[in-house]
Amino acid sequence: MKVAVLGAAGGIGQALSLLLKTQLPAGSALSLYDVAPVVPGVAVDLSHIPTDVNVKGYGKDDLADALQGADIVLIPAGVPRKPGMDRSDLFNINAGIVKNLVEAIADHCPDACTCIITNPVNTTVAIAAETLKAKGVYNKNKLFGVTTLDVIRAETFVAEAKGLNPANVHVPVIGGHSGTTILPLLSQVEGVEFSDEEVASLTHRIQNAGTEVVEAKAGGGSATLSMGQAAARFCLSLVAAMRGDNVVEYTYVETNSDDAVFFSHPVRLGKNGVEEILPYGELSAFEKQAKQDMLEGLRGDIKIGVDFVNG
Ligand SMILES: NC(=O)c1ccc[n+]([C@@H]2O[C@H](COP(=O)([O-])OP(=O)(O)OC[C@H]3O[C@@H](n4cnc5c(N)ncnc54)[C@H](O)[C@@H]3O)[C@@H](O)[C@H]2O)c1
Ligand SMILES: O=C(O)C[C@H](O)C(=O)O
Repeated sequence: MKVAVLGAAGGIGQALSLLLKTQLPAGSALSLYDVAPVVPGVAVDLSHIPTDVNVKGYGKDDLADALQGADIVLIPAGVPRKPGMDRSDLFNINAGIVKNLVEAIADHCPDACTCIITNPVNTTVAIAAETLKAKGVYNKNKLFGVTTLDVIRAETFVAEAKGLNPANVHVPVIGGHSGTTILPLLSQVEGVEFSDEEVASLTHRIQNAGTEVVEAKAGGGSATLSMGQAAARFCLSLVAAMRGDNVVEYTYVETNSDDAVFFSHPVRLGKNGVEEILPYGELSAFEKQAKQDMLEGLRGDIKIGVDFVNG
């Protein structure tokens, strides 16, 4: 199993690469690519950790080598938010970065599972899809927007509010990855009752958790450590599924539903990426309304990505 991280010298990239160095199955290869000159050093640093995962760093001219033979590519390359910005404000810089990196994936490892972390995810996943289509290698079962951070936050906040062990709390989160497009399904959390006020305030906190971190970091970036953990969880689930385990994760994928072309669903992962897109089940009246209210915005975010590639 070869996993490539593009943007590996960044805040997310380094946290994620550390977790993968310590948790990927024995015999795996970890390929770290970044345009920042520190990336070979990050690889050397990680290579001193005694696990049977081979780490190699690749600088800006070595993208082809970094990608050759990759089974999974994780993309956290790009700029993060500062206070006062929306994720969509990152589009001007990050859209081109994602397009270029995905073109290289199409050229060098077209069969890899590509996992997009770079914001705005609602849009960058559509950019990745259109880029792969233009190259004639798009497989909708192998392109994922990583929305796992919304899930782990929801689990943490619900556990905190109800005095539970977060390890035992499971919260579905559907939709997209910004503001109100993030829709936690609190009505489906097993064994827990919420008042209407709790539903409103927990939903709002989960939707604004990214901004909570951006403001707390006061200009120093956005979530990196929790995102590293979230991306590692998603990647390790994909690895386990590719090796035959039965794994379900919530992730932003192309669906055939009426909601939007891309929408986070529970997805059964398998040897070839998406094995089955599962239904997200019954919604409460609050959730139905929240979904209705956000769909137009999500569809608009996706269209911006499609238009970026197709002109
Ligand atoms: N999906 C999510 O839930 C989620 C969560 C947190 C952050 N993010 C997003 O992830 C992205 C990265 O965040 P970060 O905090 O790690 O930022 P960062 O600035 O710490 O790191 C980004 C890295 O990308 C590298 N980079 C830039 N252009 C590149 C290119 N063309 N090829 C390879 N590497 C390149 C930079 O050199 C840097 O090392 C941001 O867009 C952020 O908004 C997404
Ligand atoms: O909020 C951000 O800009 C980063 C990320 O999308 C997050 O949810 O933390």
